[in-house]
Amino acid sequence: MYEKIVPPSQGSRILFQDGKLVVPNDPIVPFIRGDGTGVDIWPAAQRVFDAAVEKAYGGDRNIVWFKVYAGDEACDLYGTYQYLPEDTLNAIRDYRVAIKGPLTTPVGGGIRSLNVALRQIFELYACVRPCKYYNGTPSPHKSPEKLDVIVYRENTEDIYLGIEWAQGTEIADRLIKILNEDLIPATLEHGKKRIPLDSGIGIKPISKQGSQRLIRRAIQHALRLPKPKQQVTLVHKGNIMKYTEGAFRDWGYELVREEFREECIIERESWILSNKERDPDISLENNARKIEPGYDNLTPEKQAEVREEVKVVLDALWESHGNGQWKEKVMVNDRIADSIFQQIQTRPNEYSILATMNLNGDYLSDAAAAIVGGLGMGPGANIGDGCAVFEATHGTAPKHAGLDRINPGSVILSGVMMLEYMGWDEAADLIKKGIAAAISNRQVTYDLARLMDPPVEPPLKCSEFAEAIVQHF
Ligand SMILES: NC(=O)C1=CN([C@@H]2O[C@H](COP(=O)(O)OP(=O)(O)OC[C@H]3O[C@@H](n4cnc5c(N)ncnc54)[C@H](OP(=O)(O)O)[C@@H]3O)[C@@H](O)[C@H]2O)C=CC1
Ligand SMILES: O=C(O)CCC(=O)C(=O)O
Ligand SMILES: [Mg+2]
Repeated sequence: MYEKIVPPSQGSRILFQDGKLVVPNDPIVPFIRGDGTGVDIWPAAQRVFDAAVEKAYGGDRNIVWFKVYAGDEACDLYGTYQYLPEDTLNAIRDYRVAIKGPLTTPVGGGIRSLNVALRQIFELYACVRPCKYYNGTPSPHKSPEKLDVIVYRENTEDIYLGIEWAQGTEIADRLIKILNEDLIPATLEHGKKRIPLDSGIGIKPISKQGSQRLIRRAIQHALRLPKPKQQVTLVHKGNIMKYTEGAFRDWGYELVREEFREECIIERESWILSNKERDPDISLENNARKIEPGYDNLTPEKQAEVREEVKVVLDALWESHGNGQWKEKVMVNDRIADSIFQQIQTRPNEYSILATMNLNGDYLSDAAAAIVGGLGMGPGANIGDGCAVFEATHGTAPKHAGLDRINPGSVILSGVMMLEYMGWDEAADLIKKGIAAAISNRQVTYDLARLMDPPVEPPLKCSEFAEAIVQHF
């Protein structure tokens, strides 16, 4: 079954039955050490996980680690270009819950991302990246504690599908010719636009099914949050990319109307309802005027459309959501992608779950992590139906590799997410407590040390930070 690795002789498999994870007391969990700083981070993180589980359950539970290979380490064991061996894929398939360090992806050529490949192979369609502040963490931001968001990033499509052709290749040239001479002129709205002949070409597919399964999970998560955080913001650049990013937004709202009607309210609907709550006799026209900026300058047809929208919302929702009932529902709104980068800094406490497409979520999760302390504090999970791979938001940080100095916090917090996913909350809570205490005590690695006032000198090593966390359990 496995070519070069041997599963542990002890331990049991995590199962997935009736849509639920069944976790034994001794689950076998495959791990990938990772390239670059993976050599530093992984042993530090494993030390923390094992100590937390031991302390929380006094030996009644333990994780049985199963080392599997990807990236440079895999090539060393399996041979040249064997970056993601079948053994590794089989182990993740067999054991369902895995954790990994970062893996290198070359820029401009060479192999496609192994990280992305894992997400696509196992349909880990939701990349979940919480950005939450730990007391005492230094931050370039004035009020980092106000940010408490979870980026829910679509993880399998968008430009990450990797359908690209390099400039000057035969297929790129053929495609450009077909587009310029046939498809673009045949589409009236494109007018005289033409693709420059010396272009590389990339394809950005955004599917309805891919968008909705991600947004569905985001809404389900919001329903589990306390009331003030019950909000999902659909992030998109739909003003420019109407049929991909704009469609993501529209499919999100469609999903709300079709599957979560009782539980959710769309922001624009809440305006219509509250207009009537403030003025029970408000006409459709005046309600429409209040929700649509520039209503009076619209064509009569457009004005009629807005009035119709108001009528449809009031007819459908007044009874179930009116008179303030909508305030108890999950609020679903949308924001244009560039503005959300500003909003999480200027109005951080107004946001909760940010549902994004793949590229926007990639950018946004690094930016949000920066507010709460940087990439050393950015955990993540790639979640599908019955399978999950946990990994930090950051990459291999090669210049720090092997120096025992990088912050293992993100992988440790990814492990916290893994323990919570397994239902081992007691161990997860211990780790969170240990991290918070170590940071408040100024026991931190270089990245946080340099931001502290006064700076911590000398900072802790990667392994020492792990030890400090354990001492604070
Ligand atoms: N999921 C994955 O495996 C990912 C892999 N990658 C890959 O990683 C490689 C390197 O990418 P790169 O663009 O340099 O991005 P990285 O995220 O690896 O590192 C960029 C910078 O972020 C800071 N940083 C990263 N990790 C930590 C940490 N644990 N603690 C503290 N600071 C940290 C460091 O800043 P400073 O030096 O200023 O302290 C580092 O130099 C590329 O091949 C890329 O494709 C990238 C992202 C995700
Ligand atoms: O796979 C990679 O190399 C980069 C991926 C990445 O940046 C991310 O998932 O956040
Ligand atoms: Mg990234």
